[in-house]
Amino acid sequence: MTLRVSGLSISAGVGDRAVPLVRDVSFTLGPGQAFGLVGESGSGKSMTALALLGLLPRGVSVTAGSVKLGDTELVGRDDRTLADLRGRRIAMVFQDPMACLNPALPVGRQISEVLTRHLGLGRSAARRQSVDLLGAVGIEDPGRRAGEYPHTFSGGMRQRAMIAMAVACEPDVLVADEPTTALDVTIQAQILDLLVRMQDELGMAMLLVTHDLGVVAGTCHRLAVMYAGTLMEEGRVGEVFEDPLHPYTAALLAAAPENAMRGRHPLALPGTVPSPGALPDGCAFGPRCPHAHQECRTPPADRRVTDSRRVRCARHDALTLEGVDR
Ligand SMILES: Nc1ncnc2c1ncn2[C@@H]1O[C@H](COP(=O)(O)OP(=O)(O)OP(=O)(O)O)[C@@H](O)[C@H]1O
Repeated sequence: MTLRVSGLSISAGVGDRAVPLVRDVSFTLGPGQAFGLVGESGSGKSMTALALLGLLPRGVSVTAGSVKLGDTELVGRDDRTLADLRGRRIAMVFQDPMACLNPALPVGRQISEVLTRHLGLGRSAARRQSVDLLGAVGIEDPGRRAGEYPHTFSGGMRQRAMIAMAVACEPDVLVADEPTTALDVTIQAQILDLLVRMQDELGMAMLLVTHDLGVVAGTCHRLAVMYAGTLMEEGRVGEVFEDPLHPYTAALLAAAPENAMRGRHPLALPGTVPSPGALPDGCAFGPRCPHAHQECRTPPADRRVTDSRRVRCARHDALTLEGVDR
């Protein structure tokens, strides 16, 4: 099942006071594909991810565009329809597992409830399947652990339990928002391996939201780079890493910790990410861009460069930017 996001815009507040958080975001996510959404904190990644599930915070809403899962439009659907689709056709893994796990219920019960609600399984079948799922995500002694409460699980195990709950109904799309940011490095790698294995085994599409390009390099087929609420560049992971087309992508690659370790100097970017209510005229990256020119004072169009690549930079043809080996 393909997920198509077209021209998605999201604002906080309404009317004259509305502040745009996400502007004209489009991408397509095919079955079995892992897509990384990368950018600095505050760039609008989480808002984009939450909008896909109809989970935007109060006061924040989709103002334009469409999110289609197969033939089903998700934007503008009522809460009940969205609640039915969530978990069954599109599911989410958060940075903090306690955002989904109920501290007052045994972990296995919580997974059983998802199976009963969406798949109509009876109690004992749901219980058996929840134990199988906990085993499949690498929880040892799953029969016993299913009866235990979330606080008895370590951080990594909670993340595994949340993944078990998210994939319980074999959704078409899994959205993972910074799923490993709060974990130790070794556990991070294990959880990423698990996500990739689950995605592959179940043939799900996965949207992986992260500020960490290293995470994308090891897990994703394609990526989009987000800055100040818009997508600046999109393409296959290998081609974007080796030959970035947008100066912001090149700056992120140069600043990645792996490069610092290899002795490369992170590109010093003057200034900070503009806040959504105070975007500069023209290209949002213009004030920080070492290559900015006269033409960058008008907003750049989203240009398709090849079948697999897009970029939002008026000067991309004139620039030769340095990439990194993946
Ligand atoms: N409930 C809210 N109401 C209004 N604005 C919000 C709300 N939540 C977040 N924002 C703003 O929306 C913008 C985008 O935030 P978002 O969380 O999507 O960014 P992000 O790229 O996911 O960053 P992070 O990794 O820090 O979560 C930020 O400027 C943020 O301050």
